[in-house]
Amino acid sequence: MDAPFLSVRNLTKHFAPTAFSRGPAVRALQDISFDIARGQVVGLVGESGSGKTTIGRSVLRLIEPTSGEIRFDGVDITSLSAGPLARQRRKMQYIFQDPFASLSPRMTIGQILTEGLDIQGIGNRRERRARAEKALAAVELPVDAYDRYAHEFSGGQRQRIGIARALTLEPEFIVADEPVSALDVSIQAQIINLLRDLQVRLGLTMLFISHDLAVVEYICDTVIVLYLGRIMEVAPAAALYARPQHPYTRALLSAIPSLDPLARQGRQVLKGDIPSPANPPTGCVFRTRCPVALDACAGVVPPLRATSDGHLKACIRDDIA
Ligand SMILES: Nc1ncnc2c1ncn2[C@@H]1O[C@H](COP(=O)(O)OP(=O)(O)OP(=O)(O)O)[C@@H](O)[C@H]1O
Repeated sequence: MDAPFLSVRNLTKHFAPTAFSRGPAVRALQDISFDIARGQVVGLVGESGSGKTTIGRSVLRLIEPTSGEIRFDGVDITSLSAGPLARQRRKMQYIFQDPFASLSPRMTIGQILTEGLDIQGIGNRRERRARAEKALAAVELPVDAYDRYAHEFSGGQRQRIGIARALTLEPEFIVADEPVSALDVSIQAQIINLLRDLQVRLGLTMLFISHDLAVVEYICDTVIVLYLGRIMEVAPAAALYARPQHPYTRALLSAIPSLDPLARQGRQVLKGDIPSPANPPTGCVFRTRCPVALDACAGVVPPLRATSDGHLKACIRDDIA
């Protein structure tokens, strides 16, 4: 069997306290392992603070992991020095959440789109422009956008520019970090459809980060559910939605708004807030909010194990499947 295109092993990230944040280190990620096959879209879901962005940034080494290994296309990128890492990064791009904050107001769209090519020393001026114009066409923006500024565009159009910027380097792998959550609901479907089309047409491999399970269901092949820096469940998207195995996944799914009164009646509301990642619960990190926790859940960190129907779940209970 082929090695996975992206392989994350035992990724851990602790943010040390600073002069502004005294106290213990923030344990943003603990022992995260997963694979993505070439051409697959893997979704990362979980509440705010669960560690989604920290995984996305660590995978591209935009932040340094505390420990663990990330292999991309057979190369251990955690141990690369600056030069080889920059070359590897051509193949790996990041689409940011906020199309307002992530585009410089002082640069033309052309400058924004060709900046990465300039830095990487790819092509001459004419070739760089041609690549940028191709990327504009791919995101269905007019070619005259090249000489305009970000403030002349709507939120949805700016996110198209953000996607075009990621495409100019002709990447093979993209981290899309909440790419639609800053947009009006009416625009979200257009951008998701565009990402899906591009993913299929260009054969992209993608890590798709979202707190919105409905969005993830549409675009992802496999979904990873994260809570307080740990993986709770991994399953093919359709199976996760049809038969969630972990109590946290069930709670997340039952929180999706529904017009069906019966579905609303059966809704399972999570108690309390997420504990601080500086002081996570012992054993299973979800146990303090879990509706089916046992005393034993305080004693062990449940390993991620395969269930009879092909999910991976980190829960010691078998009787709730
Ligand atoms: N630079 C940093 N310094 C200290 N703590 C950080 C830093 N970046 C993230 N954290 C903490 O790490 C934890 C995980 O954050 P992260 O942004 O990865 O979560 P998330 O699931 O992406 O949340 P959101 O949906 O709100 O973006 C949070 O408790 C956050 O406060």
